[in-house]
Amino acid sequence: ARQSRLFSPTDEQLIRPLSVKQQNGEALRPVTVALDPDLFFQWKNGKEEGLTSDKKWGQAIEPINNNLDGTPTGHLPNTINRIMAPNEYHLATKAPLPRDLKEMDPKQSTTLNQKYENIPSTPIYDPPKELHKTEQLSPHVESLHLYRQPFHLLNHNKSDSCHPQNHIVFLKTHKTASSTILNILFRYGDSRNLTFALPANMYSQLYYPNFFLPYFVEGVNPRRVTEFHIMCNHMRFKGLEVRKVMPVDTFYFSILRNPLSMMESLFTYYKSTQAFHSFKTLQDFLLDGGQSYNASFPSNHYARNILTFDFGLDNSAPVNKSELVKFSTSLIATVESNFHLILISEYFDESMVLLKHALCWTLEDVVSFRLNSRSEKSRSQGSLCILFPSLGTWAAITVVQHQSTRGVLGPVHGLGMGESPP
Ligand SMILES: Nc1ncnc2c1ncn2[C@@H]1O[C@H](COP(=O)(O)OS(=O)(=O)O)[C@@H](OP(=O)(O)O)[C@H]1O
Repeated sequence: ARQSRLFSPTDEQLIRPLSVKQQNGEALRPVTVALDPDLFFQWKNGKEEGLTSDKKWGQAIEPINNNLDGTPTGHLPNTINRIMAPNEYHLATKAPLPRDLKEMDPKQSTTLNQKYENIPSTPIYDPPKELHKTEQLSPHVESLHLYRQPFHLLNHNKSDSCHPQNHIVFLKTHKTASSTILNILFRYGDSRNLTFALPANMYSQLYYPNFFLPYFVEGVNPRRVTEFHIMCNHMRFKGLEVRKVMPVDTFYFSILRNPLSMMESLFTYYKSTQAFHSFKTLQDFLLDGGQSYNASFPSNHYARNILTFDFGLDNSAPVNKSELVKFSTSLIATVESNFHLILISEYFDESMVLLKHALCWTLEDVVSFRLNSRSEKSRSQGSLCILFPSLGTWAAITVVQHQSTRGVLGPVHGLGMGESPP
């Protein structure tokens, strides 16, 4: 499926919300992004509008129309109000408790929670009038205003200058060039003495594959408010919980990769997992069609729809096409309402340009070396494309997730860079 490009926005237009005039279609014309013969998204005025066959957006997994966890989404002073009710501890039974929390007297933290309940809350963020117009483009955007600030308000002020964004969550997905980005973030934060929300007990990951919880972060403590700047280690994303730790003006971004090359990378790296170990090649694994797959084995989630899993959604494949359409619609809505920017690793350089603009950083800040690369001999010699149909059956959600994001990066062509993402 080819993408039809009817407009070429500038990079300014890519990273700022459209003006009311543009939203009315006066400056930009709609673009149709053809994804899959069966899935067409309307790309209008810089925003995806949903499936043309079914204009309704699916419900996001989280109750995003409410005030989420029932607590105010104010800036740091309120964070203390929202961190770790003692009854949340049992939720992550699989992860060993960080030391501090094991030692915490539950009675004491209950008292603390009662105490914090009396702290006056900051009003929920009130979107400026102009943005209400944007909400008409896709209904779920409305809920977005409840808990994260629109992109342009993060670092652009009225005089059109910008200041560097220092509150950042990077959802580190697997085998997507995420270590290269991690390195960029570490270097940026380190040189500016920023505080990282690192995994407790010197773990390398935020207790992945458990769903993220605030106490997975070193230094999170209901008795003390820490201003975290950057969270970027592997986690299974749960927006509701991440937002308890990070300031309200945090910029959320992540990265995806072509599902086939990502699958080959996963297959090589996680060869010892039960799902992969009896197969000699990725082709053998995909042709098996999941007959020998058992989701209950530890680490087998790496073998199926890992991107969907990392974003905190259900990675088991929907059984039929209409379920897939419903699920993918809801998946895209969830990703879009939690993240300001999704990058694509095949377009790494272009992605870095977008990131640089979005964060108001310098070019030097986003310069990197390629990290975590496989040896040439572990790469398939021929084209992987012949495996696409079997991958589409096995990991349909990831394929849809990646295809839909091609639409997001589609306007990069307006910057005069590169060809259509593979
Ligand atoms: N700059 C850039 N552009 C494109 N691709 C890149 C880049 N940097 C790293 N890579 C490739 O990303 C793969 C490693 O991904 P991760 O670092 O996310 O892996 S991990 O999950 O943290 O282990 C790994 O892919 P494979 O080599 O196919 O395994 C890297 O080669």
